[in-house]
Amino acid sequence: MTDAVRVRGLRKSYHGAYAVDGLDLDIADGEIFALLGPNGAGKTTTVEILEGFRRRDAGDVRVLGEDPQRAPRRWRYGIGLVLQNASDMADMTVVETVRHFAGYYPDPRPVDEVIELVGLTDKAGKKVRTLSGGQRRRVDVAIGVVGRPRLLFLDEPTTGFDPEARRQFWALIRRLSEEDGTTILLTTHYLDEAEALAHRVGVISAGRILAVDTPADLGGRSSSEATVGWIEHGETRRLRTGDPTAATLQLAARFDGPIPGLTVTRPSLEDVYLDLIGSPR
Ligand SMILES: Nc1ncnc2c1ncn2[C@@H]1O[C@H](COP(=O)(O)OP(=O)(O)OP(=O)(O)O)[C@@H](O)[C@H]1O
Repeated sequence: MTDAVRVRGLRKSYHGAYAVDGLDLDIADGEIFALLGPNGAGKTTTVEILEGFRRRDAGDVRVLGEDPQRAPRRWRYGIGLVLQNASDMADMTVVETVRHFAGYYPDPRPVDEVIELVGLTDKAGKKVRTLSGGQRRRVDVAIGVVGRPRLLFLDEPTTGFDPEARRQFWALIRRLSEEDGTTILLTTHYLDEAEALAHRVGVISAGRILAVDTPADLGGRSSSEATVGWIEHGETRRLRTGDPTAATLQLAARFDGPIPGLTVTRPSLEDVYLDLIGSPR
C-alpha cells in the first residue's frame, strides 16, 4: 500500500519555541485518519505544512508523493480543503458558489452531482447567506470535493452542528471514503467523531505524536481491564477484572438467573486520550 502522507522528523518553531517538535506520521492511501490533541498541540501547524501553506524548519514531508513546498501546480488539484467558512461569498447561490470553485480544477465533478452528494439539491438556488450554519458547512464540503481530490483535509468539520446534522455529515464522509477511496485527514476535538469515522487516530501533544492506533486499540484499550457492574441489596457494585466473561458467569450462577442492572464497560476513547495527554480525570 502506498502512503498519501509520509512525514519524518518534522519541526517548526515560532519565535524560538517549537510548535511541532520531531513529528513522524504515515497515512495510507484511502485511510480516514483523525489527528487529536489539546489546544496548542500543533495540529493546525502540522496540517498547514502538509497543505503547503506553511514552511517547515526541518524534516521530510511527502504528500501525494511530493514535497508540498516544491510541488508543481497540478499537485494542488489532488488536494481538497474544507476550511471554515470558505462558502461565505457575497450574495452567491449554492450552485453559483460550487460552479465558481469548480472552475479552478481541470476535471471537476459535475456541479449538480456535488450538490446532491452533500444533500443540498433543494437549496441549490438559495443564497448561501440564507442557509443555516450546518447547511453552509455542507457548501464548504462541496467546495472541498468538487475538484475530485485524492486527499481531503477536514478541519474541525462539525463544530456547531446539531446531533442529526453530525450524523448526516459522518455518512457523507464515509461515502467519500468508501465510494471514491478518498484519503481523509480530519482534525477534531470530538472523540466520538474520531471513533465513528477514523480507521486510525493519532494523538499529538506538545508537537509530538504520542500514540497512533485504531480507535478500538488506542492505548491498549481493547485489552485493558473491564469493569463489571451490577445491583445487589439496592446498591451498585463494581468489579474490575481481566476476564469479564468469567466474572459475569459467576454472578449469573450466584443470582441463579438474570443479573440485576448488569453492565460491562471498558475505558472509553476519551478516558484513554486523557490518560495519554496526562490530564487528570
Ligand atoms: N503564526 C503563529 N505565530 C506564532 N505562534 C504560533 C502561530 N501559529 C501557532 N502558533 C503557536 O504554535 C503552537 C501550536 O499551535 P497550533 O495552532 O498548531 O495548535 P492546534 O493543535 O491546532 O490548536 P487548537 O486545537 O487550539 O486549534 C501554539 O503554542 C501556538 O500558540
